[in-house]
Amino acid sequence: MTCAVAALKAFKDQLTVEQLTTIRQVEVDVGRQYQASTAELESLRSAHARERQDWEIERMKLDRELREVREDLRIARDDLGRERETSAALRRAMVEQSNQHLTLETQVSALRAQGHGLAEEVRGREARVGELEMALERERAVVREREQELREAEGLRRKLHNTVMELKGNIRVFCRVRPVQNEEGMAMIAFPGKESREIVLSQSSETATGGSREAVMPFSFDRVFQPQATQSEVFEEISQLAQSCTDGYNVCIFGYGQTSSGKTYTMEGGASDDAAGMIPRAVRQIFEVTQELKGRGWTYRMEGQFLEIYNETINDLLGTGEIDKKKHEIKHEKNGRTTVTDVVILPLESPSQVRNLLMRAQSRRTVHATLMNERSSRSHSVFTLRVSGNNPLTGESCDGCLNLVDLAGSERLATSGAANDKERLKETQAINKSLSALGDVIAALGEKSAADKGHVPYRNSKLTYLLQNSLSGNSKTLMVLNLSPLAAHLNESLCSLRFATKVVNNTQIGTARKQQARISS
Ligand SMILES: Nc1ncnc2c1ncn2[C@@H]1O[C@H](COP(=O)(O)OP(=O)(O)OP(=O)(O)O)[C@@H](O)[C@H]1O
Repeated sequence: MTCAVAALKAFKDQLTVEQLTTIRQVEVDVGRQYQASTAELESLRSAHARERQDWEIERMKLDRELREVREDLRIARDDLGRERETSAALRRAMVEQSNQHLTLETQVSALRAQGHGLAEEVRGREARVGELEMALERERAVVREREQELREAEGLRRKLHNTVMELKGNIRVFCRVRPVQNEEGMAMIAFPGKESREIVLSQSSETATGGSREAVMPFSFDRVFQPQATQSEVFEEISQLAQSCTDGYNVCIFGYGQTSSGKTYTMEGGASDDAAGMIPRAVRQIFEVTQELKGRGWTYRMEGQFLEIYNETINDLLGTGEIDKKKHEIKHEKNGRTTVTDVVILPLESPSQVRNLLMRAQSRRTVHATLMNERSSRSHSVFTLRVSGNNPLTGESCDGCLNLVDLAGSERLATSGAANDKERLKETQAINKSLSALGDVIAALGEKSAADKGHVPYRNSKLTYLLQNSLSGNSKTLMVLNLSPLAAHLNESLCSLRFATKVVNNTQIGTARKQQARISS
């Protein structure tokens, strides 16, 4: 600026007044212009400052906005990131879902195919079931036919069995010789013949002239069992009688013989299965048969009683009352049943119950045996198993009774040593009386033909009166004659053999009549 002013002063010195005036004028104008420009510049400057301030404000605002935008952008980015993640996850899920969908669709189609297959199979099976039902119905008809045939066959079997029994004789006598047990002096006993029906006793005696004479006494029975015969061999012969009982017949099995001849062993037996006697075996068989017949429409009810007859007094071996004190009466009902008042009758559902019953009776007898000297061998015991059955399918019913009687020892008065003992004398007389009454009844029954129903002395003893219905026309009787193998007992054995021969000789207890009734439907 200072240079310009100097230049201008130099230029002024050279110029005319006019020029100077003009110049001054110009200078004023320039000054004015300068001032104007300066003013303008100032105004421009202040405008510029204002603009700059505005701009600064604007910039700061923009900066703030920019920051906000950036923050928004960051948030948006974050959101976007998350959204992206979500979207990726969703996409993955979608992929997974669609994969699953595809799998499910495949499975659905497979299941549908399987379903079709199964429906087809069900139709096939339904058809098969239909065929099987028809076949089953045909089989059922066959079974019904067979069952009917079986029932008819069962009826026929009963008839045939009874015919066989009648042919064998409704009274039979078996003879059984017990083995020796650490005893001395064997009797001479022989068992000739192959049929096991003969027994021969031999006895040597001195003649008046001092020589020796041998008496040979042969006897024959329905069956003779040698000492080695087992319980099961004896029962084999008896089992048919147990069968008759389930067919509705009354059966009596007597064990006869002197004391220690083996009656109790034969009837009750020992503890082991092999040693089991006729009572447990018969009972077991009856249970088995009734069980078997269930399949052919039969139902059975069984009950047992166990009595003792001592000195013509009845005692209940299953009861609890004082022995020999309680009075029991025998009653014969019109339907052929015999009942005894005030005695315990136990319903029997299994052979084991019968075993317990026998043990109960045994223990009651044993208690009294200690008081009364071998009481069991001095009294009769009568085990009665009543079997009542009915068959609603055939309308049949039956009522049979199995009496298993262990008789008192049959020894004679002199042998028993009773002559000097009042009590023993009374016992022995009672035993002899009842045993001979039994022999008389059987003999009387044998003599009576169907047309001549004369008097049978049942009332002569408690035993025969009690067994009246099981000894009369509709019964089957077996006497097992037990013999001791000892020489010392030979005379007693001979007495027993003679008694049994008397019973057996031509005795026939009528024709067994089954106690049967038709159930009216
Ligand atoms: N067949 C046999 N096998 C083996 N032992 C037997 C046989 N028979 C009898 N006994 C035995 O002989 C003995 C006498 O038998 P048991 O007691 O049965 O005779 P019992 O005639 O009943 O006598 P009691 O009249 O005195 O009661 C017993 O020890 C018994 O076990």
